[in-house]
Amino acid sequence: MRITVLGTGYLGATHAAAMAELGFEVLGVDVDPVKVDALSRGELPFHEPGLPELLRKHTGTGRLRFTTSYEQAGAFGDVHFVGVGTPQRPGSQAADMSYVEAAVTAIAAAATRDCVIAGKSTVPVGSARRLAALAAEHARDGVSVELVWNPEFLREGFAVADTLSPDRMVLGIADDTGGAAAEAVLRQVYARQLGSGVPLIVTDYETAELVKVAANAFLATKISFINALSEITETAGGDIRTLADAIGMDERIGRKFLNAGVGFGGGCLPKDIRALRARAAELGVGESVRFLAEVEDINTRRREHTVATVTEMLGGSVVGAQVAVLGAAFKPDSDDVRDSPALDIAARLHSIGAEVAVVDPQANANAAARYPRLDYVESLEAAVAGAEVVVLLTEWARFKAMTPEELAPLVAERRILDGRNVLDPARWTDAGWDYRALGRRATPAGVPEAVLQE
Ligand SMILES: NC(=O)C1=CN([C@@H]2O[C@H](COP(=O)(O)OP(=O)(O)OC[C@H]3O[C@@H](n4cnc5c(N)ncnc54)[C@H](O)[C@@H]3O)[C@@H](O)[C@H]2O)C=CC1
Ligand SMILES: O=C(O)[C@H]1O[C@H](OP(=O)(O)OP(=O)(O)OC[C@H]2O[C@@H](n3ccc(=O)[nH]c3=O)[C@H](O)[C@@H]2O)[C@H](O)[C@@H](O)[C@@H]1O
Repeated sequence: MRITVLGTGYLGATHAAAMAELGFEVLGVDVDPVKVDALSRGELPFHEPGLPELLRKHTGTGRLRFTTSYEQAGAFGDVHFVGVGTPQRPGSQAADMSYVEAAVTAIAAAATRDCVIAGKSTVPVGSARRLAALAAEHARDGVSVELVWNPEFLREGFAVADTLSPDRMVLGIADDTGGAAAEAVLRQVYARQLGSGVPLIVTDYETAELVKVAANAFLATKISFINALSEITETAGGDIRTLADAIGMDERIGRKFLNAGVGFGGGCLPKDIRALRARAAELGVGESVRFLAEVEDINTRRREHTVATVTEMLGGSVVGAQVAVLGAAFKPDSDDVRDSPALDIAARLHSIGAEVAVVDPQANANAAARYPRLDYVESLEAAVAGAEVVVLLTEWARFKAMTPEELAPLVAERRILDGRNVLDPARWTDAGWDYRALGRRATPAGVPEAVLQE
């Protein structure tokens, strides 16, 4: 069985390498020749732990190749995975389906052998049924092209492990005999995962599409829930981390995705909740997910509140102040700055007059491409040199490990805002810092928390 992966970004490049690891011959297809050239040389054009090794291994053996040619892909593949982007449509909340439509049309028209198209991109409910008709319309005479929907749940930073050992797999199939045949093909592709006990949920197209966006909407809601509570603990007193630990011990709630801080970002959660709202409105059931507007409002308020807290720490104005921003990626172990809270906060601070030095272990280049006017530096030490306030926004291991003693001789003022609740408040406060965190009441410098609680 030979596999193609259409679109070789974060999702597609990972999927292609993982399929090669499973033993298949794989052809990755992208419209971006620069990306294709890099991948063909075994060079990953983005940061993802563990993926460079897998890419080099399989481009080395020749089992994994890349091309821009749909003609080649159509002659090659028995299964074509679609992993092209579905970004937010400019000027709208809805997903831009033009890349998926182009990929499905092109591969259906190019296929010279019977094949299955397996959609992995995140799409609005109703897309698969439409795309199946589009594929049938463009398929050559005598060539059978079946479409299944097989959403992807990987997280950046854990992409390889999530692809090879997912919590579950979901397969949406057509409600005819073609659907059952395509299911059998996908069961072959995923034989190793299924053999090791990964559950496979086989369902209709609509459920499969909705499982994906529902999962992301739920995760976003969970984050905004704890962040809403953090607005209360900041005012009333209390510690959001302890609160999260305590409610998280209830198995029905669970501790994961209850880390309060500057909120969620990335190429998926924000756009997916907007696209779900847009699709629900199109279907005339916009009310059903109206709460997602609030989920997003809470998320935006965290960014505004972070800027306000920095301003307050600086005595009411950031104009001309040296601010060290630690982190630009939307989360650690990624170089992705799409809708990154860290970068957005850095840009907001700069726009109101702060002198912002940003450091990120992997995302400086992507961040500079987006906001060239910020000052990007290569080390934590360079970022905090002369800083009047240090703002930790992405919880990279290096930033979590830093100590007040290490930073004190470098900064101009001992002020720190822990935007991810990853530092030990007592340690920084005891060392004489003005330590603030999102979701914990401010503790005046030098006064241990324990004293305040008495
Ligand atoms: N990034 C992630 O962690 C995950 C992403 N997804 C979904 O997967 C999809 C892709 O996301 P990313 O990989 O992050 O996007 P990306 O922007 O990194 O990659 C998309 C790739 O598709 C290529 N492309 C565009 N049109 C094409 C065409 N007609 N034929 C071939 N290639 C084409 C682009 O050049 C680009 O390399 C989105 O729907 C996203 O919501 C789902 C789960 C995880
Ligand atoms: O559809 C997608 O693309 C993917 O989106 C998310 O994965 P990802 O965007 O890689 O990152 P997450 O780990 O989910 O984090 C998203 C954002 O939420 C933030 N977050 C996460 C957890 C938490 O407790 N608090 C919190 O603020 C992170 O800092 C980050 O900005 C989902 O977790 C994946 O299952 C999904 O496949």
